[in-house]
Amino acid sequence: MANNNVVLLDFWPSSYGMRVKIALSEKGIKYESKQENFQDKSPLLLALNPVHKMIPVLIHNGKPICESLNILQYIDEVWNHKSPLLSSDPYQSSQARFWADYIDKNIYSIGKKVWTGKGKEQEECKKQFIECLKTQEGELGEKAYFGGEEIGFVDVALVPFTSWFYTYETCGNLSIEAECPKLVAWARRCMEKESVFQSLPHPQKIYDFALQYKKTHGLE
Ligand SMILES: N[C@@H](CCC(=O)N[C@@H](CS)C(=O)NCC(=O)O)C(=O)O
Repeated sequence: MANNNVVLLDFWPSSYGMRVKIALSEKGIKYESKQENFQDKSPLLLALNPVHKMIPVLIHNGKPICESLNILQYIDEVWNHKSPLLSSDPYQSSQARFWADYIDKNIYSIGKKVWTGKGKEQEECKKQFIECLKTQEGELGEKAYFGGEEIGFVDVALVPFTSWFYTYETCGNLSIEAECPKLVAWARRCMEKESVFQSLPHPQKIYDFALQYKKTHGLE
């Protein structure tokens, strides 16, 4: 097993940061978490992610790894002794990466417009958002997890966004459970895992953060 000095540059409401915390927890890796302030980013963040200047950044024995999905793959390769996230079968692995990419291209950006948007634009985004979730639900099918019997790459990529479901629902006046009951049941199953439960903030805390964000950004 790799020699470990592991630090995570993070910001607690970030679904991308949560992904990394779940993966580290699944692998049983201890780490130090450092919270960033986006109004005054730390010299460490700026030095280690000079391209995007974003969290999460994983620092493993002094070396930075950026971009959450890239970090998940790195964690899976370095700590391959337990809880594999990606299948060793190239085809299965390519499918998981496809879905994680789908999540990255859709859920965050459309979801943000659901909780910050207004009027017609918000209504349009609500429809698109539910469509995306239904597409995900179709991919889940009758499986317990996207990874099959155990949580895998796609589960870890998607489940952090469920801590924002209450915010999408309350700000967007919609019911995700009514539209996507199987996806919500999957989210509950994931929450029974210690790695997920410990890594996701309480939905009310996310909602309070979102309201404050809207206030400070003039989005009320
Ligand atoms: N594609 C990136 C997205 C990361 C991202 O959007 N991070 C946000 C927090 S959720 C950030 O650091 N924002 C800082 C900023 O916008 O200045 C990943 O997967 O890691």
